[in-house]
Amino acid sequence: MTTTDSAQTGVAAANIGVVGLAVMGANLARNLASREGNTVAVFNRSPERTRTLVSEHPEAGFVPSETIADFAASLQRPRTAIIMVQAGAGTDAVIDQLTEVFEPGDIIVDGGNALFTDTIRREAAVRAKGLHFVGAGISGGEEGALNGPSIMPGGPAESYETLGPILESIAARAPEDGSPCVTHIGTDGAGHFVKMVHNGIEYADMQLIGEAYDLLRRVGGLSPEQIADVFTEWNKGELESYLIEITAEVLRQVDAETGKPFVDIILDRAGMKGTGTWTVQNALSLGIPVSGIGEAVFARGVSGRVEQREAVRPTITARPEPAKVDESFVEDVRRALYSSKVIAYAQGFDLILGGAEEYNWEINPGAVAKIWRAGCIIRARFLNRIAEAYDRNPRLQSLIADPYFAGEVAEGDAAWRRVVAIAAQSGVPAPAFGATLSYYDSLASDRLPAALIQGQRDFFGAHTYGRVDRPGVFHTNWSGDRNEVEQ
Ligand SMILES: NC(=O)C1=CN([C@@H]2O[C@H](COP(=O)(O)OP(=O)(O)OC[C@H]3O[C@@H](n4cnc5c(N)ncnc54)[C@H](OP(=O)(O)O)[C@@H]3O)[C@@H](O)[C@H]2O)C=CC1
Ligand SMILES: O=C(CO)[C@H](O)[C@H](O)COP(=O)(O)O
Repeated sequence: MTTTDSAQTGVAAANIGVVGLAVMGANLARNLASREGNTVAVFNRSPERTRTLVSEHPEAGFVPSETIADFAASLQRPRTAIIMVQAGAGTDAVIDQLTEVFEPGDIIVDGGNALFTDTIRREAAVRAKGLHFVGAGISGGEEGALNGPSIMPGGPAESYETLGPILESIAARAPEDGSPCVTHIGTDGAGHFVKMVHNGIEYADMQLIGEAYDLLRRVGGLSPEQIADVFTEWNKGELESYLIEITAEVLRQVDAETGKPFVDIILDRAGMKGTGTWTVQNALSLGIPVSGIGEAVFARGVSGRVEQREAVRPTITARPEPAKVDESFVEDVRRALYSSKVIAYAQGFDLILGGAEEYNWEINPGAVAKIWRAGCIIRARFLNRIAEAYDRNPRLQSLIADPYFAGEVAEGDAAWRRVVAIAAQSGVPAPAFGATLSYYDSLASDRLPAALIQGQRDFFGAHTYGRVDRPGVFHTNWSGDRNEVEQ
């Protein structure tokens, strides 16, 4: 392959194109090609990837190009191209190339994990050239890209009129009602914001599952294979989800070389590419507590600080024995996992709504829950319940203010506390279990020690405080007569 047939003949053969043919782009291109009526143009910076994809998948009928100009020439007008390249500089480079060869009215879709503020910037810059730019979060990994991901497009609503049917044709379908897992999330960066929060929730969910595994193993004394059976059982109930399902598979895996459980031969250092960190950074900027996600990001950070772990471990000699537990411990851990998971998702949805308010996006939280029911990494049965909760009350203050979730969490209350206490007694870290329970208790408390903090702030910095008994702003003259003055 040196150039496209269409470029040679001047006939634009493809109705959609994909730029970036690594894991996600190649599979998304194959997904698009498998749908009735689509002819897919493909382009990658390094032509070897394009050649490999085309030769391995002749059935897809791809229209390959080795230059961006040929790629543009191979697309019918108005052109639509989905970029699936490395977030950051790679995405900017491809957008620059496409805007050189595309024309007003053409649509550029960034399907990578872009930072939403980059998407806002890019949308404005591309719009200024008369083109449409849509930042679309895509989740589902390799398998989802191929068979049906969950797609979270932002950008102008008009673009969705053209793009929507194509995205709907390749998206996953919700098992409950067969609806496609894609919806127009909101303007400019809304889609990437929601994808960022999706990934943050993914971190929290994975960390909570990890903590449940660790407790079942170190306190419950179960083997990885027994825990795999426990997870398989849990996957038949309210915890049913992709992450629980794959956890059981990972735990059942045996290392071919050593015969040991696979989980025991993997280095315990969790990697991360950045979307979890972005979630927490933005939550901090917006003042929205996402402690479950935050602890999950920090836990990955702790795991990666190998030298520090090795320096400190020998200095901590007195370690507690694991608490004595009976068979009921497994059910307690299940309940704790479910309650903590509800809180983590509640915090994620709070952040989505906080972002919507800050950036003037009209995001429908129920619709977001619906498109996460299939295709994405956090797909789970209980997302249907979340969708129902927001359908019942779109102005819900918190997911746990919904009667269904309030009832669920209340039912697991005692078990949740036992598990967090047992983790602490046993010296098994459970930061996300603990943080989500504390958050719940904070919301449940009549009074918080924030009152004392206000007193401290006023003492050292004259930062003022409000009173419970009347409106106004007050300061106490701490260094003088200690009388109160109204500001
Ligand atoms: N992997 C996953 O499970 C998921 C990934 N994503 C996101 O999808 C996108 C693609 O992910 P993935 O398939 O894993 O690939 P990578 O993130 O590993 O990116 C590799 C691709 O980016 C291209 N690229 C990098 N820099 C440039 C550049 N300067 N100019 C042109 N092309 C460039 C590479 O081209 P070349 O071959 O020439 O090096 C290659 O096609 C990313 O934004 C990722 O965050 C989203 C959901 C899940
Ligand atoms: O986007 C995704 C799923 O939707 C990726 O799987 C996610 O980026 C993985 O993140 P990390 O490498 O930080 O664990």
